[in-house]
Amino acid sequence: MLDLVQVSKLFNPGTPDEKIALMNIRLKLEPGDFVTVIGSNGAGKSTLMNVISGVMKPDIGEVRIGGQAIHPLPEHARSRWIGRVFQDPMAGTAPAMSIEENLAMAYARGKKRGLGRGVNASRRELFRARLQRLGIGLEARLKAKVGLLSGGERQALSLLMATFTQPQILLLDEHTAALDPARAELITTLTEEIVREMKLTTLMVTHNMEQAIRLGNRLIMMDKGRIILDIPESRKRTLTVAQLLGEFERISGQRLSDDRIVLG
Ligand SMILES: Nc1ncnc2c1ncn2[C@@H]1O[C@H](COP(=O)(O)OP(=O)(O)OP(=O)(O)O)[C@@H](O)[C@H]1O
Repeated sequence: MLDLVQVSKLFNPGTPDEKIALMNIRLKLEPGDFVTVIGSNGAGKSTLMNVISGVMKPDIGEVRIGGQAIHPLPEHARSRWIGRVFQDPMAGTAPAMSIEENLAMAYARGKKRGLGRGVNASRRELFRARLQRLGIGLEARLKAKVGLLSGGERQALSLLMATFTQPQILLLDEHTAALDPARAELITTLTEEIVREMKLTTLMVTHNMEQAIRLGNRLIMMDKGRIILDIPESRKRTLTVAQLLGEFERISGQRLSDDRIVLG
């Protein structure tokens, strides 16, 4: 489904400031894979998400979705295949617009211009039904400005918008990190439900080690632009946080330095 073939990305190449963000990344996700991504600070996790979504292009290598090379395409052209939720609840939604207007944008994504951008009665019913499944009462607030919602409510709406048209790939970029524990748990539960129901192929960056082990069917660990460990579901089921951190030390020769780490 998603295929990264020898993807590399350097910042400031040839200068004293040269940073290896991604080095020779090979990563293949099968349809329905839910992969959690952890790593030290500056390991390349955000850059990985950025080269997949098209925020930046790899220096070398290919990004393919369903066999089609998408790395030459700009971000907006990839958005029909890729949904993304960011850490910042402000990032995924338009605050000055209402909930239903935001959903109309998500609905129109990937459709031809002029098709489907408005809100009519049948679409409003669809939006209401989808919001109801979040279970936090947003279906009663269709006309509320999104800027007035709490961080957790906005993140739930961002998740719904990112998945509204069943993307081929869902990218979750520390999307619970800015929330308090109760709201983070709510968004995590909604994520699990949506990913399972829609069978979405998902990559999720997290600093929460317990969550990285518990969620999904595969875990990858990054360090200095490389994937240093790729743990399948069978091993993940019995893995502990202490073992995971031990593995990092064994392979990289140092302790995991992640200033936002949550052990669980
Ligand atoms: N726009 C940029 N310009 C220069 N260097 C960058 C840029 N973006 C990232 N880097 C560098 O590339 C490397 C990878 O950064 P990236 O943000 O992908 O790591 P990360 O794993 O997401 O880190 P963190 O967990 O700290 O957010 C780092 O050395 C970083 O300093």
